Amino acid sequence: MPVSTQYTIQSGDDLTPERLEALNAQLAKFSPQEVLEWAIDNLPNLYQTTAFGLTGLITLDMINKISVQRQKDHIVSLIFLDTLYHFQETLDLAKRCVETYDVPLKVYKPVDCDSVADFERQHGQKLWENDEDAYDFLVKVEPARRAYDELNVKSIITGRRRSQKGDRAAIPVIEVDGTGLIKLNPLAYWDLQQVRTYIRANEVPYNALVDQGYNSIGDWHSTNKPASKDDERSGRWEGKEKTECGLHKDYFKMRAAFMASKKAKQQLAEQKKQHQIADHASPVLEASA
Ligand SMILES: Nc1ncnc2c1ncn2[C@@H]1O[C@H](COP(=O)(O)OS(=O)(=O)O)[C@@H](OP(=O)(O)O)[C@H]1O
Repeated sequence: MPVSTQYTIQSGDDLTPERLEALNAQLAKFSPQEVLEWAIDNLPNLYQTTAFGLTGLITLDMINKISVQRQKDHIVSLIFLDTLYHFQETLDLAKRCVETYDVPLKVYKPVDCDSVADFERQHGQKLWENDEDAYDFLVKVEPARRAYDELNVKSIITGRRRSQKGDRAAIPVIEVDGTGLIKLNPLAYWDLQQVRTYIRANEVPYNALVDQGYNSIGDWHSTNKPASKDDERSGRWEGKEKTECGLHKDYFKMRAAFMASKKAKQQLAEQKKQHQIADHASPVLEASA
């Protein structure tokens, strides 16, 4: 085993900043396969969260190989947050991955929504344009939190890499977020070229949109082909400053912003209602005066 941890990790609380630093110094020297083997043996209640991006597909393939080697069923289950606005190609790929790897997949959708029609009935059309923070909270942040609570998730694997730049430019292999959730980024040090090479060499299934020039694929309304060759995620939220969907931001801040915006919308709706009542009432008052 590549890394021996001198302490038992039962939750993120066991990973103090000092321990995290020491652990990251060790893990940074190991291959993603070795990091994954270590994580499988040492991290509590581990799941892989994936939108079936190229990076996550490699993790899926590597875990499958570890499972076969250990003569076990696929060891780490997947969590997919179905925003309802994914490309059909992504949903097809999810199905193909489950069939290919025989991996358990947990799908979480926005509360009380099974379709875009359900979502738009509750939250209106094009919420991502009208209130992008509320959109991110409803389709990603809240469903993720619900998944972690219901499945008692303590650790997750993500597909983030340093070469994706932005907030990811310095991510470590292992981190603990503000809620105590342990996040493992086994391919933190790989670049897109290494990713593509692995996918090809191992015949890993991938999104049909990749062959059309898409590198990073999220919701259809916020995904384009990369605008810059040097930035693989530059097709996401093109023309906006935004570079993250909220999943990897501070949960408590996201929730507070969502609650504040919800309250403001409720107050506005109440004010409008009061005005309408007043508008209807005045002719009657005038008539009876
Ligand atoms: N919908 C959904 N469901 C589950 N997990 C998800 C989802 N979206 C993002 N992720 C996790 O974040 C990793 C990076 O995704 P992206 O680069 O697409 O960015 S973003 O999170 O959408 O902003 C992504 O890596 P991949 O496994 O390569 O897809 C996941 O670990």
